[in-house]
Amino acid sequence: MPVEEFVAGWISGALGLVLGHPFDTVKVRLQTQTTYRGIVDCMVKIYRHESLLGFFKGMSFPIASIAVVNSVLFGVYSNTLLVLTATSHQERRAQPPSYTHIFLAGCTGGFLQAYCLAPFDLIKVRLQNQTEPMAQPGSPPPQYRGPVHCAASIFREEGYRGLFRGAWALMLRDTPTMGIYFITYEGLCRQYTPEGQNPSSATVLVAGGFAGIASWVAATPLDVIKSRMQMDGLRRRVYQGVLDCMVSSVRQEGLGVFFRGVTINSARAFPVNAVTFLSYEYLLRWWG
Ligand SMILES: CN(C)C(=N)NCCC[C@H](N)C(=O)O
Repeated sequence: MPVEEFVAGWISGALGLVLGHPFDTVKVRLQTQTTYRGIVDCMVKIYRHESLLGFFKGMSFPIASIAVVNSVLFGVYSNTLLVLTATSHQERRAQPPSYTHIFLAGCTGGFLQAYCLAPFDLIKVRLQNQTEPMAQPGSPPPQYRGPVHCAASIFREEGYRGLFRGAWALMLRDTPTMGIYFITYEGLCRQYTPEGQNPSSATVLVAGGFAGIASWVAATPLDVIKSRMQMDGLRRRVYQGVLDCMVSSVRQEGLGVFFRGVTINSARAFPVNAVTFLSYEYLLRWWG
């Protein structure tokens, strides 16, 4: 099994993650809290109340976990294509796989990465939702002192299954949308690249950026539900499951609830995924 894809997936994912984390914090707050009037209001309040550091809350764990999560996504994607089409990454420019194979490989990568991502994503969302300023003497301490304390508290209070709260919604979010992610990327690269050649850096950046936007627009409804399920159980259980969360969110806030955070998700998705795909492609060409 070729391992370069796993390593390239890890490094490229880490670069994208650091770039996108501040946007991600704003998105999570908008999806789970009703105190903000919009993106700008949320950014101003975070900056005033929590300083620049507030935007980077919950980032250490995703950085540590990206090695597993992104390498699983890209590694499983590429190795599934290898099984389905018997072509390696280098051979795929000359013998492009069908879009059905790309979609299936993307869905497989998305499904497996969601399982690895679930506990890390839960801890990230819980930490991002703590609005207390960091390290201010005299101010009330936040519920979680950091990622390890957060993981230990969830485990103690809610058991092993508590660490997988929201995992179903995450799998439902990531399985089809990772198919969309890779199809959009490949489709745009093929459209703007002469047959048999490697896509230029500009093409990779644009295709990666739009792949991020397309997948996140499709993912946002279940992303909202996932974030709410992950915050549920913090004090008391409100939702019985994914469907119940959907129904009660729509009843209380209307259909628009499914698009909460879509603008910030898209604004974040372009640079994050442009950088992710550019570094992924170049690392593989470099090692190839
Ligand atoms: C849930 N969806 C749509 C995705 N995860 N899409 C792929 C983008 C992955 C990238 N690390 C990012 O965070 O944008």
